[in-house]
Amino acid sequence: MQSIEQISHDEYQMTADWLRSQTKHRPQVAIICGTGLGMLADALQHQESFAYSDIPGFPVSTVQGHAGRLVFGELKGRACVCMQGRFHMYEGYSLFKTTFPVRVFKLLGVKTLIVTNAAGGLADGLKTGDIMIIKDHVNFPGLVGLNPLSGPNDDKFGPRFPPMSGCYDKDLRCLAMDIGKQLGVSGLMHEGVYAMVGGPNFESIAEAKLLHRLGVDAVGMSTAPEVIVATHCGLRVFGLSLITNKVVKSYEDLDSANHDSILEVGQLRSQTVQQLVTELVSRMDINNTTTNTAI
Ligand SMILES: O=P(O)(O)O[C@@H]1C[C@H](O)[C@@H](CO)O1
Ligand SMILES: Nc1nc2[nH]cnc2c(=O)[nH]1
Repeated sequence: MQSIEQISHDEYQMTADWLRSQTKHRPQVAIICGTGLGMLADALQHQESFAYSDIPGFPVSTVQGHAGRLVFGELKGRACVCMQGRFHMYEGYSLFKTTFPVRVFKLLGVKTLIVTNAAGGLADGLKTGDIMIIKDHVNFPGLVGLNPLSGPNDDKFGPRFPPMSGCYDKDLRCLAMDIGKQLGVSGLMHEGVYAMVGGPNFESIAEAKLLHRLGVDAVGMSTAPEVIVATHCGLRVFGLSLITNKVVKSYEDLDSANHDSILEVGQLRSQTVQQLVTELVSRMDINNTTTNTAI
């Protein structure tokens, strides 16, 4: 079990107040960059950035491919804040710490959270370099009690028992697929189910087979806790996985996953993911809060 060293409302508020005092940007959209996808922040105009180590209360990034900077700016005139680097449970952080920025974003006035990640493809139709719009998730740590909402509920953020059906906004998913067509990349685009496992090791073959049989399309080591916390506090959520590798599911396959090639695939698809996210932000109905319609 994780230790229930919860973060108080005042601590989130203190960080939000500090950021407000340091920047004039008032973001409506927050973007979390997955492994190798930090270039999403490069598209922001009128940038102002802060090293995580300078932000009171923020954890620091320890993983290669996560720069550890919070970047404020605009995408096509829309105010955004972008995490160039996220926090993972396997780094030794509690789930309260890994999701800390999400509640800070809520207090900053953010309405929509965009989460991105690098993931291994399990579904037969997914190839390395494909983009999977997340339709739903399986939060494996949560199924055994590791949940960022454990402990006393903070009613100021949301209810004790929040529903997770429909936590990936349907309108935003449809819009992203339309944008993919218009950008001429619909051949890369899919919708599917993401599963979070604890990591940091990649899957054994037996684990990969199990996940595949359970109906998981892509597997990674993040995202679900951020989405749970965002949904709990009423943020609208959009998520995408860049399929950076095929998960090895056969004892005859001599391939194996490695972090360096995952970073390379991020680099390869950086422009496409950047265009997709920029168009999504510029075309989304900014005042629409979560629709929470089931899939
Ligand atoms: O932060 P994300 O989920 O994109 O990172 C994935 C999972 C591991 O942190 C890393 C493995 O290369 O990529
Ligand atoms: N668990 C897991 N995380 C990943 N992140 C990127 N690729 C993978 C993978 O194959 N497995």
